[in-house]
Amino acid sequence: MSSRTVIRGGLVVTASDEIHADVLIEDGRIAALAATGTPAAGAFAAERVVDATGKYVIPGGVDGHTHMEMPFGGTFASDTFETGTRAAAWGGTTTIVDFAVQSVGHSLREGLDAWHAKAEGNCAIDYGFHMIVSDVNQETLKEMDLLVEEGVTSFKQFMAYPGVFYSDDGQILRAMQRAAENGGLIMMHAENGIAIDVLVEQALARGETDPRHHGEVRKALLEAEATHRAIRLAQVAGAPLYVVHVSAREAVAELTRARDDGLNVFGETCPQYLFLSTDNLAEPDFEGAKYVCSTPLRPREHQAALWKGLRSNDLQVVSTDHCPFCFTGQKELGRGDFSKIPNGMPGVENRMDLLHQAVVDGHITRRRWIEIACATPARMFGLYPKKGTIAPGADADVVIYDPHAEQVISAETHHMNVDYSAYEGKRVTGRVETVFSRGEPVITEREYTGRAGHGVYTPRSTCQYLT
Ligand SMILES: NC(=O)NCCC(=O)O
Ligand SMILES: [Zn+2]
Ligand SMILES: [Zn+2]
Repeated sequence: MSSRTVIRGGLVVTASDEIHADVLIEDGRIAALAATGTPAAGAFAAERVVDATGKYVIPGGVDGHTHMEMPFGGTFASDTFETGTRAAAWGGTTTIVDFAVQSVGHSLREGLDAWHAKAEGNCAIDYGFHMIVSDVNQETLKEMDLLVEEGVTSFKQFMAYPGVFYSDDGQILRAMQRAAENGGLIMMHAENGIAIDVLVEQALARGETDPRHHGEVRKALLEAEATHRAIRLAQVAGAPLYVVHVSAREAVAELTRARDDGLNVFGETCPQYLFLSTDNLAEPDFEGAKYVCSTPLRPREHQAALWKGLRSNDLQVVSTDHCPFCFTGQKELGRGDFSKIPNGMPGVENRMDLLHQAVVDGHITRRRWIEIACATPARMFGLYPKKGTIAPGADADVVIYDPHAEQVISAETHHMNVDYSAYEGKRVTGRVETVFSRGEPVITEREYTGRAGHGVYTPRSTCQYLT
């Protein structure tokens, strides 16, 4: 039996259009759109009618960078796939692409199977996987081809974290050459980890142990240097490159130059770099640990370059890099030694709202909001137009968003499994009201109506953003 929903009277906002339209959903897909008040819209018949008058009707967010249950620094990110995807839905995100991890000495297959086991049957929204490649060897390189064929079409490498996830330039070049052949996209954590480790050792020897020193040793120049090196290695390999969590204006400049030269080089930034700064890392009583992530938060002056990059399309995507660790018992592992603070911050629930606030503040337009948070991540990671837009045939991943509601972000009210909010007390205008995932209401007028196991694994095609 078919199930139909019609969403009436809202302003449908996609990356390309804004139109007052009624949206017909049938069997989990968008069936049709018609301008509100026209006979075509009036003819839409459905069992469920949702009034969106005065609201935006937007595609569900696509968060291309999350780490549920990720092992790091002797502990695990505190959101499971169940809690993290539920929180994502509360925040208007209907697809995540999480990072499966290859451990050194193990195959990509073992890592990917382990992540499937964590996620399957537990997710409230749909999910896909990137693969973290920690051990480049002949077997791994062959496995990359197989993964691309089965829908894991992007691979993260680290120029940071020697001894853990780190790859040297030769390993990076080999993986890039393979990606150039098999259509995979290399995602790069671009920081010079070898140089950073020297600075960490020297800082600790001087007795500089507080969280703010995390930001001081992970220098913007070492992000820019690594970004430059990754770009040139990708150019030599003839492979596209996606640089994750860009925070330094000098790194944006490297991406801009490469793109001006016509290279298929892309950049992602995250809300924490747009809204927070080294002032947060310097908060007293070890509170700065809440903001320890890598790349690190930068002095406030860097934010203008990030906003400009987002407007000029030198940066294409805003993801969260959601990797939460509780302050109590997890961040505290680094008291007396900032290098032992697990790296990562919560945010999967906050991204759509913070970026809407950026619309309110005049940093970006409404359509650009949808482009950087929904449409482009879907294209970048081979999910478009199933995800990332509202168009006939697309999955009915739809958010009814109230652009006038006021809210104060707080750990008291958020749904992420973490004991603090990085944005505690921040007032934002706009709030998610109702969320559909493949036509099923996951959030209904701010009540959770979803279920663990509704979300399914979503294989991806190769990058659809290449020029
Ligand atoms: N970003 C961060 O600090 N933690 C998550 C792992 C990564 O993305 O490098
Ligand atoms: Zn990273
Ligand atoms: Zn990450």
